[in-house]
Amino acid sequence: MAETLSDDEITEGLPEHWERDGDEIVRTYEFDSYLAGVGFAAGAGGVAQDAFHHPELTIGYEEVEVRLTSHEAGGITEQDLDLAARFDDLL
Ligand SMILES: C[C@H](O)[C@H](O)[C@H]1CNC2=NC(N)=NC(=O)C2=N1
Repeated sequence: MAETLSDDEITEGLPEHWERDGDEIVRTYEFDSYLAGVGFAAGAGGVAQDAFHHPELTIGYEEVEVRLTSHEAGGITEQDLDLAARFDDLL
């Protein structure tokens, strides 16, 4: 099981546009249309399933909020930082 990261490791490892919120990292992606957000969420879901590490996705109007934490480890791990970067690559 992945180990939780220290505060400094999280700060240093957070991809641009991502923020820490307690035991989660979060980014809200903005889109030109609702369906563009839905399509992004579907792609993110596929990346997550491939990694078998699953975010909380909240689809809003022209935006998608993505929250990541490692439930089994009880905090933020390298898996969360890695998946965040992979979601950004979908843009
Ligand atoms: C049994 C456990 O749910 C699985 O090993 C995976 C599934 N997806 C997961 N996703 C996230 N975010 N954290 C986990 O600890 C996790 N565990």
